[in-house]
Amino acid sequence: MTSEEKSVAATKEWHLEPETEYRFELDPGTSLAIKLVRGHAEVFGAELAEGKHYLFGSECKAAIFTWQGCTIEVTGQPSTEYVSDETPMAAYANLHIAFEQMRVRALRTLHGSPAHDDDPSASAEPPRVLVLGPEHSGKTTLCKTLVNYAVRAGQGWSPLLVNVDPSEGGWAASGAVSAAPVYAPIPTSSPSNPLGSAATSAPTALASNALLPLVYWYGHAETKRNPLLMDRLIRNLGDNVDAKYDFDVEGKVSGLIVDTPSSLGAGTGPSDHRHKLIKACVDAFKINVILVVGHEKLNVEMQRTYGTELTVVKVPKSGGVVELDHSYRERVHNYQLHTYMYGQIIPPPPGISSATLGGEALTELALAPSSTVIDFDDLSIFRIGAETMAPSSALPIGAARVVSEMQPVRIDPAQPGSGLLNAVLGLLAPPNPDESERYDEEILDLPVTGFLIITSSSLITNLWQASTTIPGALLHVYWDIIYTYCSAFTTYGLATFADNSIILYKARMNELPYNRKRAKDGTPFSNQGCHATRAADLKSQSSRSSLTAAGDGISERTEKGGCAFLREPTQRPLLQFRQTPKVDVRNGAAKANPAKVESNAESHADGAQSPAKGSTGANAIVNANADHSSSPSPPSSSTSTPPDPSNGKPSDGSTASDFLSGPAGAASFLHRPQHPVVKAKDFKLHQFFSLHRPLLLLAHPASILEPAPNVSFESATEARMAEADATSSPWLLDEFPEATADADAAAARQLTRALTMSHAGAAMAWENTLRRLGLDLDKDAERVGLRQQMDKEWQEVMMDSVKRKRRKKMKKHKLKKRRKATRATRLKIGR
Ligand SMILES: Nc1ncnc2c1ncn2[C@@H]1O[C@H](COP(=O)(O)OP(=O)(O)OP(=O)(O)O)[C@@H](O)[C@H]1O
Repeated sequence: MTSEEKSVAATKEWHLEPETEYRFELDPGTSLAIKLVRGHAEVFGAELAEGKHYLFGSECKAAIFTWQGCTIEVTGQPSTEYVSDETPMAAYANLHIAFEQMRVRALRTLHGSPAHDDDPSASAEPPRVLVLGPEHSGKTTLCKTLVNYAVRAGQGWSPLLVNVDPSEGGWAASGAVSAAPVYAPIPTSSPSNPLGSAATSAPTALASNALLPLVYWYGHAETKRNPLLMDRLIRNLGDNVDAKYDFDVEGKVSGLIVDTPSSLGAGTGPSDHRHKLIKACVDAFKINVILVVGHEKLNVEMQRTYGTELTVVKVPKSGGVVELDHSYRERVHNYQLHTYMYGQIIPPPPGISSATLGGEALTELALAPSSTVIDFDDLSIFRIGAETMAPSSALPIGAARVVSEMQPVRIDPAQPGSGLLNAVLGLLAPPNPDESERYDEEILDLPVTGFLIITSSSLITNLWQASTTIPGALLHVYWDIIYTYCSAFTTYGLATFADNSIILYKARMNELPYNRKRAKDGTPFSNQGCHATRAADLKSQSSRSSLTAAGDGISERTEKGGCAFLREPTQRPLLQFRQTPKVDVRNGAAKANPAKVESNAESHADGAQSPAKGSTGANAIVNANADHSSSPSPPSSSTSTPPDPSNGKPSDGSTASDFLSGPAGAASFLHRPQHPVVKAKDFKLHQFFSLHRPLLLLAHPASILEPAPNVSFESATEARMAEADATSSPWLLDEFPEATADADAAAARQLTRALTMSHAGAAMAWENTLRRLGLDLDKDAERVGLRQQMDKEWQEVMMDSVKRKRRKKMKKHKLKKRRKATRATRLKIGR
């Protein structure tokens, strides 16, 4: 096989009979492109467009189903591929039709126009469906298919998809439970985002990638870790759904579908926590249909428990559902987190140049983290309950827990063993600004606005232990902000950070892949490396908007009520914690502006000579870099350039924490420079005003300045002569301009004219400005008076000038006359 042939992946055509499906599974690191050549086909309810290459990757396992038959072209090497004619799709379609009838009936009732053939005894409730089943039964696939069919129906439905399976994470990170209204079919391309993407994490070409979910942070992958908390979060979601429906009655008729974890579908005995959680779901979402996927016993159990009050339906399990092992699930969690932080790039198989990810252009899918700095003091980190908690039944008789499952326990990040390394933190919405409305466990009821991942191990262990002696120890974490609010969820909004604090609580996740992977060239695949690579990738792409909060991330959000999040959906800031006091707002600008950095570096040199001065604020980052770059053994240029938080990307892939990553960095950190002193030449404010605003009109300009020294012309000239003598420079005497009365008069005239023009020109410019602003100058009595006075002065000046000219002419005339008379006298005398 030639190299040319190798560079084109194998392509196969498959002819699918009606109601059959082509199933495939992918190995890690491989991708597959599928093109619909003829006919109609769909992936879990989302239709494929003819002639387009759809890309699948990240160990995706899926099926292309056709109702009427089709031909597909498959490029790439899946580990498993086959066609099956045994699918449960007919049953799924029947379910969809039943739900569609419920929606239509609910809509008719809402509009007060029931059809004449409607059964009056039939319920007019929209479908509110709970999907239960054991592990690997295809629950998520069924939910997705039903939602996709509903939005494909063309009736304008927007069913709510609720995900209470924390191991799946929905639209956020694993460990979250969430709900979002869906408006367009959810594509399938990888297990990283099985339910589509939140608007902040992906381009918004597809409505299913612009979802605005409401997210609560549970923090564990398994429901049995803290069932009480899970119960509470489910009820919180339910309350919000009710609130949404109160305001969106048309949306209510679309119904909702709840995807559940497998732990709710299989258990041991009635006292198990799963029953409580199923009850919590039924109550919270006012469920009227339970679908049990492929589990006879569970079906009977549900019939017995809920059969009298709601409909329980047994649904066949698809033979194509893949049994996923533990290591696969771990890898999927990592894919999800990585996709969440960096977006999704799936390289197409060789030979495929134009492919889409479920309909999105590939170039649009990269995200870039950037950095910001906040204080430790500005953060409150909480863990809910103790990290490891034995079941209550395992406690000695009469013993009670010291820490209850629902108790928020504050964590001191500076303590060794705080357990924050490789932890995913949920960044919560601000608490109630009204102090009197707050309660102890309020943070359990706050939704998530973003996520932080702490990834820097060496930094934490080295610097945290020494944090009592080293001021300003840095902790390096990844921070991510996403939209987590349903647009229609009016009960929550991004409110003001009341007291500059973010409330977080913590969950341990699997070790993240960042620390383990290595780049292709063998260098450690660190977080900074990811930055560099992605920043370079992004250079050619359309620029994304940036977060303005740099040094003042938290305070800006405080002032603007979280607008920073809303403005900058694709932001992936890299967060650095410090223990020093307040962040200097101007620091961000200093970092973004190389000139400023220079001046800071300069100032730092000054500061280094006077180490007694205090060092505060985020300037430490910039100065430390400047210091590092001027050290005797200069590091690579990347360490001397700070990240540019203003454009949402690091300037060259490095961040301020780079200098801390090695012993040399730690040393420069220990000798942190002093706060820079701003010099007079750094003040450029007056230039701004003089360039962009009309001149300031002052009656006595000199009065606001220092009084002029009372020096006469003679003494000034003497002083200059003396100075020239002292420096023995002959030029002063040689080129000293000859002072004549005429030259002085001409200079005075020019000066007067310039002053007049400036005065009048500025006044006119100012008046034009006021007019543009819509202020009627003629109505302002004071202004009219001033203007009249100005006109008078102007006339006087003009008059003055005319008088001077006339005087001059007269003088010339008299002089001429006198000369004439003198000449005539001389002639007479001569005769
Ligand atoms: N018909 C099919 N053909 C091929 N793969 C399928 C099919 N149906 C589902 N799968 C795949 O099988 C895997 C498991 O399916 P799914 O996630 O729907 O099951 P689940 O019951 O929700 O799993 P869990 O145990 O996590 O609750 C997924 O990767 C899905 O894409």
